[in-house]
Amino acid sequence: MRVEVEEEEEMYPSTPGKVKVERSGAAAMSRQVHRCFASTGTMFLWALLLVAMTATYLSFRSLGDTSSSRSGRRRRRGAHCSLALRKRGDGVVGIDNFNSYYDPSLKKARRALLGSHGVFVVDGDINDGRLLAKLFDVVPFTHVLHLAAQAGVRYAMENPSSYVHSNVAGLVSLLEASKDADPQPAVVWASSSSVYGLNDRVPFSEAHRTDKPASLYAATKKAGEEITHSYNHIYGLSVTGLRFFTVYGPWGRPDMAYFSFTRNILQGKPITVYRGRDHADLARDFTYIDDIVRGCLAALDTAGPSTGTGGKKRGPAPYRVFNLGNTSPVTVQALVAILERCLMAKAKKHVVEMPGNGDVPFTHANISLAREELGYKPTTSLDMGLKKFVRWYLSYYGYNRGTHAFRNHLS
Ligand SMILES: O=C(O)[C@H]1O[C@H](OP(=O)(O)OP(=O)(O)OC[C@H]2O[C@@H](n3ccc(=O)[nH]c3=O)[C@H](O)[C@@H]2O)[C@H](O)[C@@H](O)[C@H]1O
Repeated sequence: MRVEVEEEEEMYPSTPGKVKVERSGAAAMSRQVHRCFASTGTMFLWALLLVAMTATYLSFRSLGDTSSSRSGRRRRRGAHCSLALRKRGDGVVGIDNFNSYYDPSLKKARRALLGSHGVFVVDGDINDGRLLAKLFDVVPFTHVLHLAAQAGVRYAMENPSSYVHSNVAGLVSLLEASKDADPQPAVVWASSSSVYGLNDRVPFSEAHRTDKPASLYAATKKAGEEITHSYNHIYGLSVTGLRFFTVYGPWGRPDMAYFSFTRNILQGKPITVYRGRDHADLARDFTYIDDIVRGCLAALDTAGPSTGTGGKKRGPAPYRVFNLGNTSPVTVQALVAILERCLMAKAKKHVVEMPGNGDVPFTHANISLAREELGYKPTTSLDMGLKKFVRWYLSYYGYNRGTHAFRNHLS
């Protein structure tokens, strides 16, 4: 049986014991988990989205059930990881703290969607070791997909301790629970393109140096790579770190540029567009959620087993790091132009020099390693991905005005 749990971390401080899984609660959860499982329950999707908002999912899957669940129907594009896992028969338990880094109602709406697909999401914190231990007692998770984090590059200057709390302390808490578990799960977790920091060799390759982070966010992700390595080395935990490149799409994070620009353009409010000190446009290797979902599933599927039991290493276990990007950087100005086309509205652009707040001028992924070892192959252009995002946005936020025109325009 393989289990994934997703959790969203809470804002500082942690809340140990906040979620009590008493014996009866544990039994209920066990029943629920097995119900999910019996109905080929799984989730995930939000994994990516929750990366941003600090979420983690552990998923479980019965090894004996894979054939029936793997008939592999990809029903609709834009399906999230959770649905992809569910469709193929994986079972998943999520854990999310629904913090207020951004609108919790969006997080709750995601949970409702997951619930309707048989995915149980625990309201708890990955810093709560007792809760994690109880979860591992109840379900022999085979995999942990850890996407919980305090995300956002620039917010780190406002609330630095939240990054240490979630991305360092929370990660250690989860690794402690994982290494103590029997069986030990394989861990796949969200690192970040930001670890490349001031590296100016392009495209960014896993072989490049990552010792010059430009933000505290990046530094905590880099720390995570070192921390997971030590758990791999000492306890035999199988670890895969995924360096995501500016992930976007439906149900995404309102704090990100593509999302907040969309909101402001629709509301007729100005947007601030950063540019480089030499007046060069900033660029990102924007990567669509569905491509990332495929990368995550491939990472789970190819993760070798952990070798330890009960905190004791029995032999070497795999330690892997992959870039998951799109390999086509696009300037922020071009992103705005695409949104203007999709929304049929002009942005009120306020162009300013990039403040010294942790931002980097560009990102560009070399994905050869992921292509070779995960079969990862992104297929979504920014044009196409933003069209899908805008379609979702208009529908989710109930934009009725001009719906017909939008629908024709975006089809
Ligand atoms: O790959 C990652 O690892 C990270 O990706 C994402 O960071 P970024 O690439 O910085 O995305 P995002 O904020 O959308 O800014 C995009 C562009 O718009 C520019 N930008 C931004 C805001 C603004 O008001 N104006 C502006 O020009 C800005 O200068 C930038 O050039 C995740 O947020 C982060 O959590 C992490 O996952």
